[in-house]
Amino acid sequence: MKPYTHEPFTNFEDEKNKQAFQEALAYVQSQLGKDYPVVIGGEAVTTEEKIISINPANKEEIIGRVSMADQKLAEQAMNAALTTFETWKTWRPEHRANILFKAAAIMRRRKHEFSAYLVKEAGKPWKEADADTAEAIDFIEYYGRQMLRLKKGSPVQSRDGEFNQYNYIPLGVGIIISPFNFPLAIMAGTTIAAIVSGNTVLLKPANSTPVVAAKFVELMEEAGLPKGVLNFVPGSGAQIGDYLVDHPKTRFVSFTGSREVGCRINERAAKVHKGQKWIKRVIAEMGGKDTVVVDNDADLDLAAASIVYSAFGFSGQKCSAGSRAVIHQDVYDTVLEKVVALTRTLTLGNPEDVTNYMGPVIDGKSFKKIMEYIEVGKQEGKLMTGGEGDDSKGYFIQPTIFADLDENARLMQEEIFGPVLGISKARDFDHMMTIANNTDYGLTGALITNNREHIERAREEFHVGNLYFNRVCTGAIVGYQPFGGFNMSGTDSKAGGPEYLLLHMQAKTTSETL
Ligand SMILES: NC(=O)c1ccc[n+]([C@@H]2O[C@H](COP(=O)([O-])OP(=O)(O)OC[C@H]3O[C@@H](n4cnc5c(N)ncnc54)[C@H](O)[C@@H]3O)[C@@H](O)[C@H]2O)c1
Ligand SMILES: N[C@@H](CCC=O)C(=O)O
Repeated sequence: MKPYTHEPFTNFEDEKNKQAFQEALAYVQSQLGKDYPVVIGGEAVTTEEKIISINPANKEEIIGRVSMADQKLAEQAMNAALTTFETWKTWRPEHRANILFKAAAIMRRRKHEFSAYLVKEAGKPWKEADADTAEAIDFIEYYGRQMLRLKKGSPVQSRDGEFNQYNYIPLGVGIIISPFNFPLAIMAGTTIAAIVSGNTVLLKPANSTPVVAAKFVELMEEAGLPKGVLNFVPGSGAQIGDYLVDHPKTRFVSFTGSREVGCRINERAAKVHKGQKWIKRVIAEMGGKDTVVVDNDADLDLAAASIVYSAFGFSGQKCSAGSRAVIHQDVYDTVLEKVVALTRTLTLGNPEDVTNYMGPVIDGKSFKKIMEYIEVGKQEGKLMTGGEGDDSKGYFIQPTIFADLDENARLMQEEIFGPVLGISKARDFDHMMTIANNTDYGLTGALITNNREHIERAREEFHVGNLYFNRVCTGAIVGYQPFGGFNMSGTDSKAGGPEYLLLHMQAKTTSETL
């Protein structure tokens, strides 16, 4: 077994890679509009009611029609998962991991195809789509190796005449609920982690990106995953989401998404229902309001680039997005000027064209919400660039910057999840740290500085799950920068980290008198 290293990103400057990606886009184009079933116990179930998945860059293009599970099907899927758990949990961990290694190999071979689905269904520019697929491969490879490590349990002491052991066993049936913005990496990562730990799952993908999830479910079957381990239940969050979270046989919920839905799930899962024999576990990774902080001695070009790419990558639709910048008063005007100039060079358009840096936002609801925030911004600060949206063909919003915001302005406090950046001025380093920590969230942050003392102070004082120095605050790599946030950003599960699988298992102590 080769040691884990992360999947390299594709260099699209290379004509060969560019052509291969264009061929993948053409292939996916030829696959559009197909029907995808609910999958229960390995059986495909087609329903009348469908999620119609559309291309957010071209509302007229249908990516696919995905059958929706109702509560009756959700119940059947639960039963299939419960039955299969009895056998799956007895599989040797290395045999479960072998299925993952096979799955990673298949996904690597079909890398551009999966990325092309992400371009079409999520509106991801090529590089963002490629990074999403690379991260999915990383999760699969990394968690497979982590299971090989954890199968031995952890060492404990034994006294004379005693033999003690400490091992990990799976939990049961898990409900995996995933967001639209990393529709492959997070969907696959959260599913695979649960499965390789010996659990069976019901996967409910985001409603705007169910086709790429359906393709992943097909891939897992091809990799040899036994029927009933991964049950695919696309559907309404309110209908089957609540039903499954409340279900007495649900052992754990692994949710990634908004604060609002995450808190709702956490609250509902806490209630013990008739026939329930355990306290449900909840993994909830939620929103962010992440800050790039610029010190007065920083490299100002690096500062501007870090702010711009943290804010506008994938149109700001990352929980890690640097949607606010806090700049020392000594360099505020210079950095602001550089940030605005750089932002004006960003290209916006259909992400199928590799030259576009930014594509659309995900749907009409998001478009409306973001445009409303832009109106709020006009009241709260100074519009420096952008501010326009166009939803005539797809959901396009210009990269938008508001400066001179009060640190408590809504634009500096609330997650917008779009290409809108708020900027505030700080008096000194103390003030910078105060602003950086003044939201309900605590997911990512970056400090751009050349001051060693400030780096060490930020390490202690900047209260976020993922803190970066002299770089963007997005783009955590599996196995290198385990990911998860503090406060209302979630349960700090640290996806892609050495302890992540343990959240899906329970430890058992055995002690034998010799
Ligand atoms: N912290 C992280 O690691 C992380 C990663 C990615 C995205 N996010 C966050 O996700 C959000 C964007 O994603 P989104 O718009 O898909 O989030 P969302 O909360 O709207 O939806 C997430 C999932 O929850 C489902 N859902 C909705 N209502 C439900 C209910 N009542 N019961 C059960 N499930 C329900 C949705 O159908 C979807 O599958 C942002 O807030 C972003 O910051 C966080
Ligand atoms: N893990 C990703 C963010 C996931 C949330 O959207 C990053 O580090 O940028």
